[in-house]
Amino acid sequence: MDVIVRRTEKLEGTIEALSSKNYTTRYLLVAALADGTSTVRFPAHSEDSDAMRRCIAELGAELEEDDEKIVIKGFGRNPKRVAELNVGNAGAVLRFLLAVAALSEDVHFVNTYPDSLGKRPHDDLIEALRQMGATIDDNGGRLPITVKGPVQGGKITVSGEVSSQYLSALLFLTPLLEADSEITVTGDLKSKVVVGQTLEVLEQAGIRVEANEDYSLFRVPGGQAYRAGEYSVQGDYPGSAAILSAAAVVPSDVTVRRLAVNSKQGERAVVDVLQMMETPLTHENDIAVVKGTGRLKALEFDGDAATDAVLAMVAAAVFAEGTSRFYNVENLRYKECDRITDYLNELRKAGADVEEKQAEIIVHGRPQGVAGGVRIDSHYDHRVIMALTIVGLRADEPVTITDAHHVAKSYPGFFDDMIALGANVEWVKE
Ligand SMILES: O=C(O)C1=C[C@@H](OP(=O)(O)O)[C@@H](O)[C@H](O)C1
Ligand SMILES: C=C(OP(=O)(O)O)C(=O)O
Repeated sequence: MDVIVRRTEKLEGTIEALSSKNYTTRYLLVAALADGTSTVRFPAHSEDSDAMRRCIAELGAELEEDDEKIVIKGFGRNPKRVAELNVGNAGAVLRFLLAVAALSEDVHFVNTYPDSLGKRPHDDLIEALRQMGATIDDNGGRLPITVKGPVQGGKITVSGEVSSQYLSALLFLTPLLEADSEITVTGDLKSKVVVGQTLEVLEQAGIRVEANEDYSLFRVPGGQAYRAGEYSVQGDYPGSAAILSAAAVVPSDVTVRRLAVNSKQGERAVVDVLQMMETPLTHENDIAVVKGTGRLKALEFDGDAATDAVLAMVAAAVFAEGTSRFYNVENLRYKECDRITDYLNELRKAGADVEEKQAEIIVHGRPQGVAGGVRIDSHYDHRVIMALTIVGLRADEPVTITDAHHVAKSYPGFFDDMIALGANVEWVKE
C-alpha cells in the first residue's frame, strides 16, 4: 500500500506514545528465559514485537494475552526443539534468538526478507557463538542460518563495530550457561546506549552482570536463572521522534504523552536536538509538547547516541537554516536498508540538499521548503517511511511513499496518529 503525503498547514492535538519496541522484545525474551510466569504490561504491537512473541511461543513459552498485557510461562534454559524459526524483518529479534538457539540442538532461521534483513550481516555474532562451541551454517554471515548447540561459557570476544545487538545477544545467553563468562568487546562499540537497556532489563530479571565503565569487558557468572517478573513497557522514543520532528517542521501544537523523562532510551535525545534547533518544546512529567513555528536552526550531532531517531532528525534538518551534520552514524548502513545512501537518495528525489560521507550525513537546509512531486521507494524501511512523511508535510507537490505499510515493523499506528493530528495523508491502493 502506498501513502500520499500533502502539504500540511498545521498539526495539532494529543497522542499517547506507542510502546517501546526495544523494551518489549527484551521483556518478552527474559520472560521466556525464566522458569515461572511473568507479566509484560503495555507491550508494543508491531511486526517486530509480534515476531518475538511468535518465536518464543514456538520455542515453548506459553502466552496468554488481553488488551493490556501478556502473561508468559517461560521455558527457562530448555527451549523446545523446533526445526525452523521465522523472525520476519526484525534484526534485534534475530540476533537475540540466534544466541538463544544455541541452547537447543538444531534451529534453522529462514530468509523471508531477502532484500532487507537478508542483506544484513551477522558474522560477528556467528563468530562469537562458534568460539563458544556452536556449529553454524550460514550464507556468508547472512540468512539463512542454522545454529546447532550446545555452547559453553568462558572467554568470549565479540566485535561491537557493526551492531550492539551481538553483544546484547551474548548477555542474554551467557547467564544460563554452566561456566562463568568473560566477554571482551573489540572495536568501537556502536549504539552503546542500547546495551544500557539490556543491562537494565537483565537486572530487573534478577541476572547479575559486571560491566566496566566503557562496556569493553563484561563478567557474567554462569549457572544463573532468570527470575519471573512483572514488567511495564515505557513509551517509545524512536517512533515518537518522528511525531515530534513532524511537529517541529510545520506550525503546530502537539502533545505526546507517556515519554519518560528519565528513560534510558538514547533516542530521548530527540527532545534536546529539537530544542537545540530552536523548536519550542517542553518535556515535563513524561509529557512532551511542541509548539512548532516551522523555523529551525541547523546543528551538529553525534548520531550514535540516538541511532533510531537520526532519520527523523535529518528530516527536520532538511528545513533548517544552515548546514547540519550528523556524524558517527556509519552503522545506519547496516539497517533495514542503507540508511545513508538509500535514504539520502530518496531525500534528494524529494528536493532536499544532502551529502554523505562514510559515517556522516550533511544537510544543507532549505527553509523555503522542497519541491516534492515524486514517488519514494521505502526500501522496506519503517524509519525511511516516517522520515519522508515529515518531508512531505512541507513539500510543494505531493510525495507518494510506496509500500508504506512497512511502517508496521515498529509503528503500525503511525499514519493514524499523523492523520489524528491533522496531517494531510492518504492511503492509496496501487
Ligand atoms: O538492541 C536493540 O534492540 C536495538 C539496537 C540498535 O541496533 P544496533 O546496535 O545494530 O545499532 C537499534 O538500532 C535497533 O533498532 C534495536
Ligand atoms: C534497525 C531497527 O531495528 P532492528 O535492527 O531490530 O531490525 C529499527 O528499529 O530501526
